[in-house]
Amino acid sequence: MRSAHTVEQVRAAEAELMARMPEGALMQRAAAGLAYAVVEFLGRSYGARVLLLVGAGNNGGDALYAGAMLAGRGAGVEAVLLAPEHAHAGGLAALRAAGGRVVPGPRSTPDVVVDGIVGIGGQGGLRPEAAALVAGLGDVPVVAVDTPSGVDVDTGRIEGPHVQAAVTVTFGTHKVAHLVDPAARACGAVHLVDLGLDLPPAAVTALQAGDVTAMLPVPEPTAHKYTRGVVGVRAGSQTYPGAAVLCVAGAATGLVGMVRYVGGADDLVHATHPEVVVGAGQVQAWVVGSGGGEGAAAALREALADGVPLVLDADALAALDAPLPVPALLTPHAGELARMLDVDRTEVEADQLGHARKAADRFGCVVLLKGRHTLVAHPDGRVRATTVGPPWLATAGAGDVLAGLCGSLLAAGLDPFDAGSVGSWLHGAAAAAASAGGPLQAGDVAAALPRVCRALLA
Ligand SMILES: NC(=O)C1=CN([C@@H]2O[C@H](COP(=O)(O)OP(=O)(O)OC[C@H]3O[C@@H](n4cnc5c(N)ncnc54)[C@H](OP(=O)(O)O)[C@@H]3O)[C@@H](O)[C@H]2O)[C@@H](O)CC1
Ligand SMILES: [K+]
Repeated sequence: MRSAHTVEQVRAAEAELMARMPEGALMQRAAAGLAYAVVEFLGRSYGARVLLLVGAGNNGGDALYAGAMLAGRGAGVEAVLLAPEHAHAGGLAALRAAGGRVVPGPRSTPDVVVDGIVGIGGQGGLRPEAAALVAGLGDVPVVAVDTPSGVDVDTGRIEGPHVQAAVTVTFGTHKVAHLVDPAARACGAVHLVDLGLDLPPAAVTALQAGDVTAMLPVPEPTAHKYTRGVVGVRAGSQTYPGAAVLCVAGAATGLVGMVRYVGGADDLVHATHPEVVVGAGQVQAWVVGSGGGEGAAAALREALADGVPLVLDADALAALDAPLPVPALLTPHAGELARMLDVDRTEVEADQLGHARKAADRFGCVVLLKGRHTLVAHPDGRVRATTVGPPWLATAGAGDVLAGLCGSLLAAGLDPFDAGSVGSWLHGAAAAAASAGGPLQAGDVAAALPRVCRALLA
């Protein structure tokens, strides 16, 4: 599990550890990890031209000490101080002693920029002087210290100019901004340097392959199809029959014993998935709404009558009348969530964590907000982010496959929070496998799911 803590949690854990360590030891650890990551990024240190952007706090201190270490390994290191009178004194002395120099501004194009403008002490977007400096550096790759400067660390929001990093080197634990978009997009690849912090439960987590493997429903030796669970799909319509096929494809990957289908695309579903039973009957979970058109409200009523857990997708979200009497997973994209909360889509995209949490609280259901980093928010405040999945996954029908897959996990006995986060992870991993760096279609994602599960269980 990858854990992302809040600034307050990090500061408390750091204070507790610092009280037991020699002064400055944590910063030395952080700086050593940072210097190592810069060398790894460049593939060398000797002769490399490194420019440090140094702010007023300890984030700048990390950059200065790392710069000293790089200068000691033969790099040419220059530092621009954004607040010369407040730059970290120890770090500055170390840089100078190692042969690094303070310069008024960039004099030539460096090989890499180290962004030590601001870390967990930041407020709002970059200030004008810092913003102009960063803009002036154009396409030079940036290694960000702890967080890309200018992003909101606890919410993942971006409210002004900010650094776009190729790599972010963070310390002690991940922060929310490393997992939640749009800030996560500004981080590039994230490296964690362990500081040995003793941390409480995290605000946001991200499942890793081992977590997903442990939660995969695996049949008992004595299992038969009904003990493994039956998932029902009420999706598709005359207008969108393909959604039924894709939703069924996501459900029929072998993670449950049986799939039922009820809707307006019987013949097509039967022709493409002969193993699926067409017609109502007993199920352990229903998936409702993908491509459901105007029939989605009726489909939701009928599914609710069975009293089993539900996945609500697409048109069923518009028909949702909260609170629901059964456990449920809602799977909106940003536009659908915006309609559910009566806000603009751009507001949801700018504050994905805030809106996912708000919806989970308001509707009393687990809410899966689809995006580059999908978020799964529980009404109790827990959030899981999915960080796997290529951009090629942004394709028509992929959401139908996801809804079906999550429904099959619900029917197999996972609760909505686990079903949403495991389903989203498997969906992203299957897309990565199907894509292999190239384009894909939604059906390819469903087809790759058994392969991904097999690799996890091997
Ligand atoms: N604690 C530890 O043990 C360890 C901490 N570590 C490191 O310390 C970092 C936290 O350091 P920190 O607390 O000094 O805050 P920091 O992020 O440097 O920023 C504060 C300064 O930034 C300024 N500023 C604010 N907003 C701004 C903006 N938008 N644009 C521009 N400037 C802005 C603000 O200036 P002021 O408002 O005072 O003018 C303030 O003075 C942490 O991220 C990690 O890197 C590691 O070494 C591991 C051990
Ligand atoms: K930074």
